[in-house]
Amino acid sequence: MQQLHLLDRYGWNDSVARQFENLLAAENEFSPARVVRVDRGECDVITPDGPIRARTIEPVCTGDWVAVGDHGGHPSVMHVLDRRSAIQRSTASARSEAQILAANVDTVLIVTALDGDVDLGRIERMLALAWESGAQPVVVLTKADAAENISQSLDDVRAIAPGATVLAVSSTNGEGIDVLTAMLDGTVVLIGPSGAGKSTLANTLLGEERLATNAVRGVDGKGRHTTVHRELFPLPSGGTLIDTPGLRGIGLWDAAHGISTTFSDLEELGEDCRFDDCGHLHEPGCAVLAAVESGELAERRLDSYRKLLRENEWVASRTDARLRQERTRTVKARSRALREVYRTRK
Ligand SMILES: Nc1nc2c(ncn2[C@@H]2O[C@H](COP(=O)(O)OP(=O)(O)OP(=O)(O)O)[C@@H](O)[C@H]2O)c(=O)[nH]1
Ligand SMILES: [Zn+2]
Repeated sequence: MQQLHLLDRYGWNDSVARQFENLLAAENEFSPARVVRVDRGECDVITPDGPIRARTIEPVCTGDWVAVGDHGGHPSVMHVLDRRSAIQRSTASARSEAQILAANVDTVLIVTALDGDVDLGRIERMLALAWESGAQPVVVLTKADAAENISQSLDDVRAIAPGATVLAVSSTNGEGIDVLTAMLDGTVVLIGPSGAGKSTLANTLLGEERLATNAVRGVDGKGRHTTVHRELFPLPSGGTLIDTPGLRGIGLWDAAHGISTTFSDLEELGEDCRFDDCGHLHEPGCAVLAAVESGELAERRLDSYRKLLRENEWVASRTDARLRQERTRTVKARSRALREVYRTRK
């Protein structure tokens, strides 16, 4: 087996090695690699021998584990390993499609700034997306140095993030950075609105590493002066970090399970509703409405839950329609091809 020291720093571990085992045994010309950046039709991958640029035939995304081989004289991605987890959102385009922001992610840092109003609904949306991905969410409240009332914000956010750690940090004065660093494990991705402080936090967490990475990139002559876009870097404390650009909107994509986990407190209350299929709207004996009435559950949270469920159902219905359409198209094409066969046989 090739030297894998370099890949170690990019998340190589026993479970990845096992996934590659059969593939590499069967195709000894293939090299294992991790995708660190994706462009149109090409991507940057790290191989045991260093970074290379490879052509992509099937779509890949940052964080993917791939096998690279030669295809018509060009290094190319020949195989993409099954994704252990994937951060997906729906695209804004009219065609309903899922966009994968990052693959094989262990921890999602949901970044929100404390220097203004904390938008709880947006955090809930990002939590649903994160839980759905299969990764563990951590809510990171940035700019703690500029916060009005940190402990109040922490309480508010903790109340809406069951199962997730919530902490406040400041890249300016270093507050909370050691606690966050200690929590980072595996592949970490930063998501959050533009201006939340993601890039600043990424630089703080990466420390000298990013400089080192940039130096590597300097060798292939590509300038590295622009903002980083969804790129994977090794973290000095171990693990890797994917920096995502600010997302104007994060549409949910097939996130029923993620919504359930995000609102597990509410769904638990719902178990006491008189009707099993209670919609928590105006049904008699609704335990959720009773909790809102008594002040145990914020009405805002119930509204947010309903809103995300509606959005999710809408996306699902659009997807089904598209899949149905595609299936019809395939069937038609197949029968056309069959007719062609029969005709030429005559
Ligand atoms: N006071 C304070 N300001 C911060 C902190 N972190 C970041 N900022 C400032 O917040 C602004 C936005 O930070 P960025 O790191 O660019 O935010 P971003 O989330 O990466 O934004 P996009 O690149 O647009 O997605 C910059 O002016 C930073 O200097 C912090 O801990 N404290
Ligand atoms: Zn109910």
